[in-house]
Amino acid sequence: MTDPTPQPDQTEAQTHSGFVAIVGKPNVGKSTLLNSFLGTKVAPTSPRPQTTRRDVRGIYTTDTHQIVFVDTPGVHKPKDALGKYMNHEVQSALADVDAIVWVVDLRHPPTDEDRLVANQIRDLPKPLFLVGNKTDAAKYPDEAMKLYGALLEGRESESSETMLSAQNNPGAVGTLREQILDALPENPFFYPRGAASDQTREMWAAEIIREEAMKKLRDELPYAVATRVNRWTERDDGLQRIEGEIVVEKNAHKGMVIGSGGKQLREIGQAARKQLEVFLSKKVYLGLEVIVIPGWREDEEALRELGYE
Ligand SMILES: Nc1nc2c(ncn2[C@@H]2O[C@H](COP(=O)(O)OP(=O)(O)OP(=O)(O)O)[C@@H](O)[C@H]2O)c(=O)[nH]1
Repeated sequence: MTDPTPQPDQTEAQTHSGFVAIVGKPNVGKSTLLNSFLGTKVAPTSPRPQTTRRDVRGIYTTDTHQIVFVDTPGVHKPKDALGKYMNHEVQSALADVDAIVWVVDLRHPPTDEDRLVANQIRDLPKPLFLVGNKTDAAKYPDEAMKLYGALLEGRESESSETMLSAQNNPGAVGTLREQILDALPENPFFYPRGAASDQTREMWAAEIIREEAMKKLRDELPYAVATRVNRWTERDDGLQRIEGEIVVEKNAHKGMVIGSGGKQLREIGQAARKQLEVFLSKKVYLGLEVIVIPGWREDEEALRELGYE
């Protein structure tokens, strides 16, 4: 016969924990939503499409639940080695997760890219949260939401729909986060309670530098820019000395990034430094260099070297 008295370890609250992928075509607001879920800046956001090339994880922990967010790159048709890498990342992210958040942009009806995403996730037997984003800027959000919902027709597993603005709807984002917490399986926590992200600080800083570079460069360079941080030291007085590189494909691009008299590079550096200082709450010295790696997007070895392994 078993002893009916609960053992000390049986009285402890059971924890729920799991991996959640945030998927969707480029520029729909995945990074913005992730940041809003976490209430902190972990993933880079920028008005340029395809700024998220790396899996960025953000971790949200309550007393009993932990969500490990996997922020996947935009699903799109591969054009080159980097494109293939991105789609591969999406596939492997989906195979391992416990739930999926599919973000769509309600300002527009679905495109082929949205159909591509829907096809990849429709039959996956795990909870799916369809999030219609940018309600603040959408003219016909309800109609758009219906069209997106229809792309999941025939799906047999659980799914739910939410319409919100990732940018300025903390209440709705919080409610959605609760629903995701409820969908997590019983598991021990994957990360310590205090952990916010498993990016290294160098990767995080490099993404901030890239975000600022993309903002400044606008239409001049579509996405042939990578960044990395090679050195990070802390002086006794607390100053963070960070040395980074902006990697471009061609000599001609180098000049464009640097700008006349170095003006553009200075501006990129200043904007990135300000962001870093705000998030670190420390003084930052940021040294930036522009280097050329010809055709790095097509070069598997260069991609690995730049951290896209
Ligand atoms: N109006 C409006 N704009 C938003 C909202 N959420 C995100 N955006 C904007 O949409 C753009 C893209 O947002 P991101 O969060 O970088 O999008 P993403 O899906 O992560 O983009 P990729 O990294 O390219 O895949 C940015 O300019 C955001 O400011 C929203 O709720 N309303």
